[in-house]
Amino acid sequence: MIRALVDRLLTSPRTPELLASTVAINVLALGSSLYSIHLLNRYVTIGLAPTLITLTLGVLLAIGFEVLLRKQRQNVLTSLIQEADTDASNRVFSAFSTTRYEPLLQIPLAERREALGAPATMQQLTSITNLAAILDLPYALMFALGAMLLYWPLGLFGVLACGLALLLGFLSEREQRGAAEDYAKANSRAQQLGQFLLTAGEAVRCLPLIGPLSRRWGEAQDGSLGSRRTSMNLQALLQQSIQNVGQLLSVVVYAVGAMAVVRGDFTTGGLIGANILVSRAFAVCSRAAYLADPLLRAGRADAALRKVEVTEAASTAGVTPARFEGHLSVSDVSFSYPQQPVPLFESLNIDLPPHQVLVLTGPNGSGKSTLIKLMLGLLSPGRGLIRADGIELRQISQGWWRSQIGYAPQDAVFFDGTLRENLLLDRDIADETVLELIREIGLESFLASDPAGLDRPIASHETGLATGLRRRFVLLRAVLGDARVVFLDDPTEGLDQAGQAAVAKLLNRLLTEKRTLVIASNEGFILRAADVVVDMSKKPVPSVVRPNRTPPEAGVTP
Ligand SMILES: Nc1ncnc2c1ncn2[C@@H]1O[C@H](COP(=O)(O)OP(=O)(O)OP(=O)(O)O)[C@@H](O)[C@H]1O
Repeated sequence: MIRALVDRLLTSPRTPELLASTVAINVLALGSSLYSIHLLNRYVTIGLAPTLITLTLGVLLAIGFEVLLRKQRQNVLTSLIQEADTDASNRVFSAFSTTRYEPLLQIPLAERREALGAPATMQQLTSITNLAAILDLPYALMFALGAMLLYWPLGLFGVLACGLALLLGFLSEREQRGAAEDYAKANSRAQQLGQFLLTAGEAVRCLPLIGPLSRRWGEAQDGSLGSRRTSMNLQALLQQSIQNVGQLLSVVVYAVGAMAVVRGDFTTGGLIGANILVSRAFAVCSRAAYLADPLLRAGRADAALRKVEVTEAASTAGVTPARFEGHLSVSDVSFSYPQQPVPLFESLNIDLPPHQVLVLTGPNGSGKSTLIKLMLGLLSPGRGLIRADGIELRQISQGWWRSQIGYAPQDAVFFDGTLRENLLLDRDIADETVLELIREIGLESFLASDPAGLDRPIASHETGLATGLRRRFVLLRAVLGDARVVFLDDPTEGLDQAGQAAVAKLLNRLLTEKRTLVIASNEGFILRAADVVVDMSKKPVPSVVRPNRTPPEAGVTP
């Protein structure tokens, strides 16, 4: 992100304008020191009034131009910052929506949160003041050189003080590293608990949760606030040290300069002018030294984001078959989650020809959802291959595969938007088709309960929408469109009789439409519709049977 901003700064068509205004601003800043030198050196020979009028007009003109140029530089920087902000936010969205899921899960949650917050972190670094401080930094040398030309020891003190300020900034950054790491971890825990308090309000109030929750909350807050405090103390120390160096610089400049004036080696005007120049140089350096903290945080966020992005290349490559019949096969597949001592299953072989129904059955935790995620390509098998129409899933383009599958996950998730947006996603489907399906699964009275109809808002954290309704809408979403393979994870979970009848209707529709179906369920009526049943309770090798399926024309009934 930082490199992208630097590249943008270097390659933007407005860069020459930016650099030219920076040069002019800093050259004009010399005006006040020239003013002091000339005023104090000339009024004796030329007279106070004419000197004062000429020089004051001159310096006011210089200040006026400087203000205009700063404003103009601010405009250029604002547009560059806006472009960099958009870049950063697009990168985050793309990293979290298109990277492969499994490697993403391997990245610790705290780091994923840092990557997600990268645009905000970057914004703290790329304020106009901070960028101006970076642009002005080389001119600190110009100010110090100016002072050197007046009386070299004073310029040298300026250079040394600048170096010291930058060194203090560098040392502070190194000290901050540990605190920043602790903060990221503790802050992630605090955010997670905050999320729980936000979304589990009912459980928090009705279960005896307050004790364990408040203990964890206290620990997380202590950790997060404590490491933030450490970091703020370090920043305060840096600020104090820089102030002290500044005071010392002023004393040394006046002491050495005054001695030179007394000896007749230097003028009073020159001394005041040199002091202004040295102070300017030091001010520029100290502003740059304060960038240590935002630079460190932006660097960490950038590194975390790049870690997430690394997996992206693999997901965008891959073949896009011209046709897809809907044939799935699982060959000698084994899988275990990291840190799991024994495989969840192994040596699994399934052949699912197009238009057939595979039902995964077994008790809770037996691996039904996991096998679905493997067949979706979200997880990769430890051993063996999963193929779609004979092509290994890992070789297929993720984008293409996404367009071929429908998926109703076990968690009925929605995003903040209208019901229509949540059902249609980015597919072009006519309202009539949606309404027909809504009627088919008995949701028309729910739809009619709000005059907004399909445009009724539905929130990601919606608790007002009954569980059974949420599930039915999620199933509807998976079925809409023309996905060749539809995956339904526990489609009847939380459904009443009417809901089960709705699922049966949807299944009948899918069978008639000749889609390939993969369903995780222990429901009898769904098992009766299966061409292939995989019993995940058999360990370590699940049993695969081809039962005598109820003929499709007989339909699926609960
Ligand atoms: N991301 C994960 N990391 C580690 N272990 C996991 C992960 N997801 C699931 N597991 C574990 O893998 C096992 C199988 O889980 P899975 O959700 O596939 O079972 P399931 O048969 O679908 O269960 P249910 O019927 O309750 O939905 C469980 O022991 C679960 O705790």
